[in-house]
Amino acid sequence: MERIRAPKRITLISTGGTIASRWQGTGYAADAGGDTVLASAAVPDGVAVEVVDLFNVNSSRMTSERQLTLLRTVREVLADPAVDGIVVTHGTDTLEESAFLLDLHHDDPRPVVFTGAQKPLGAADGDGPGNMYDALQVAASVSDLGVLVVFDGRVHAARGTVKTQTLAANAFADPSAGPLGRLGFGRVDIRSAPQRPAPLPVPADGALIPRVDVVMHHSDADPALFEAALAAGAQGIVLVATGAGNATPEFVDAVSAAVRRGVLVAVSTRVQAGPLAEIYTGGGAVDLVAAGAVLSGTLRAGQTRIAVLAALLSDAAPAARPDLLRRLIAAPLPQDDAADADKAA
Ligand SMILES: NC(=O)C[C@H](N)C(=O)O
Repeated sequence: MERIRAPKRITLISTGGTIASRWQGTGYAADAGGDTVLASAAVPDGVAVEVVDLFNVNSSRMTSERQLTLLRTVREVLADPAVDGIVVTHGTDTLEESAFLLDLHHDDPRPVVFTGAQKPLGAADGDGPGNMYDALQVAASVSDLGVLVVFDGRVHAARGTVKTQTLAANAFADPSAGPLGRLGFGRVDIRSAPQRPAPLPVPADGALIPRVDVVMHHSDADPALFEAALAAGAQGIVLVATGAGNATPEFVDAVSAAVRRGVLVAVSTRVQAGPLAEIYTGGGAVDLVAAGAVLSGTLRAGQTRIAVLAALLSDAAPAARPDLLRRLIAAPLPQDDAADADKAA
């Protein structure tokens, strides 16, 4: 006799984005609820979906407050042991930030899978229904991979993934690494597991949200906007440097003064792929690190800002925050690479 398996229970948390967008007369904006978005897609066999309508925003309007609400909602949903996984529908513009914030705090083997769309709800050639189907399938079938981004037939770790296409369907990639896996012909094929630091405790309800700004260097930049961020009350700043993490002696002085005032400073880069590296002096990464800044590894500006925010929201003492930030940024080496590094040493 064939055994009937209980369906996998997946909760869909709907936050808006293009996957929920409709024409507003002048342009598109998120306005459909999660039930409507779900109804636009096929649901994989053996999956039962419950919907939570959390927000309905274009994700360029996402805020830290909303992201923390999303984090707490995920916790509440996972408090039910009968839930097997979560799909979050989210606008693609800031999806990488929300997904990474959740990943830094995620301490559950059950997956949280972010997805969205590049084409609006109901588009004849839309990508939302396929992405939704794939995300539900991944949420129902993987574990111990942390927070994931499923888009255009690929499964990405939240960490390191950025939006790399403004309009094309293959909107996400980690330019410094490949995807974790792929989907196709009804199968989920996971090739590797992400390296993740120990998860952070969820910030207390009502915790004050620190201001964290992003300032970009360019061939004519001076630290005026960096100083303006400090004057606006920034407790953390991400300097988006050139190359492998280089700026000017003037920026080094500004970073040094900020760090002495207790501001957490990280350095990321405008370059698409590759790690930050201490190579150059004369205002380069060597001097920025000596001034107290933390290099962002292979994380780009948006996720570096999230790591700074998470370090500031944690219960770490101010003096311990740079070390914590280094830990959040530097995912441990995959086992094979670590063994190779040992052999080379
Ligand atoms: N493709 C998208 O989802 C873009 C949209 N503007 C957003 O909410 O992020």
